[in-house]
Amino acid sequence: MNMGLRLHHHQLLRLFATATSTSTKRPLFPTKKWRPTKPIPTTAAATTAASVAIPETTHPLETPSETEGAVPIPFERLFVPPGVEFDPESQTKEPPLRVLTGSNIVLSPLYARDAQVTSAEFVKSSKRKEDCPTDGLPEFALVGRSNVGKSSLLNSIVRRKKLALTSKKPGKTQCINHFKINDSWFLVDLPGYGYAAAPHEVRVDWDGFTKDYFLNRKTLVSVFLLIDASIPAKKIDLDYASWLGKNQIPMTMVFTKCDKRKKRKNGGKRPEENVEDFQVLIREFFDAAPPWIMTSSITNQGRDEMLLHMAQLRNYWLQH
Ligand SMILES: Nc1nc2c(ncn2[C@@H]2O[C@H](COP(=O)(O)OP(=O)(O)OP(=O)(O)O)[C@@H](O)[C@H]2O)c(=O)[nH]1
Ligand SMILES: [Mg+2]
Repeated sequence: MNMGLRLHHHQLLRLFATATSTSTKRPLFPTKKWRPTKPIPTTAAATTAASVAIPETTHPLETPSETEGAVPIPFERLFVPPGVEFDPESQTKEPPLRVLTGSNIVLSPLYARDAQVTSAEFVKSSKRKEDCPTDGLPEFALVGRSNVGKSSLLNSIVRRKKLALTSKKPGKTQCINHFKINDSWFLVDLPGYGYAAAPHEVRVDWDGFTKDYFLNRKTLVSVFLLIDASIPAKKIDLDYASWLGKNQIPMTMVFTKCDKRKKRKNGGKRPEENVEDFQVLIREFFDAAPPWIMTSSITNQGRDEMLLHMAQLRNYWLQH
């Protein structure tokens, strides 16, 4: 569908408004393409060690060094959170909207409250979807290849070194692990896919389970598909992105290991280039650009941005 190119801004906005005013829980993200053309700048989330502050909406903030030289993202590739009205026309006078640093995610103060973590506890390991907690709290699931850094990212987000167990050897996480945050929402650590050493039956089983979980878990707000940004795209990650896109399962692409910047060691490309390549490769699977974000569990890059992103999705989800 290429109609966006031929539409005027007010028509595009109407399209977008239709796509976001859905009363069902799914899809949470807009599914229509819209294509205005003016770029807006990416800016930093203003954060401190103790809290996650919502960046000011009237002054552009400094861009931190890790994204220096980053090019502005065109409108059509931005992720505008559900429930947010976004008028490209107003962008010409001043930049009232902010894009979270190292991502394509538009930040709206409307839903981005309660982003800081005040408590985090392990709740339960489950082997099947039926065994998962049933208290109806919103959840985000971390999925990705074995060793991509799911458990490490979870620890980074909650500022605890060993809440989720990590390992240099792939295949560390074997169950669905629910972690309750602030007594009000869950982060879910899943076993990795694509672990070649796992026995065939285990891999087939895993596939069946996760697909059932993704398709039928009512409280799942978004899948976080973790992708290693230090290496070129892998087919299995593209297959996952494609499957999630086809099934309209809300997905955020979380690029990990963005601290690894040695070109020669990492297939000749910087994390930013691998991120851009991945976007190009998955474009055909989605009507609208899915959200993406760059992270590192070593430098904690992207931690506060992840928390703001989750807050605005969660608060919207809770109200609809
Ligand atoms: N440089 C760097 N290394 C990382 C990062 N995140 C994770 N790692 C390393 O990658 C390895 C795997 O991390 P885990 O968090 O256990 O990965 P996982 O995706 O949970 O793996 P499974 O549970 O086996 O599926 C560990 O050696 C981590 O230290 C990161 O952001 N940067
Ligand atoms: Mg793990």
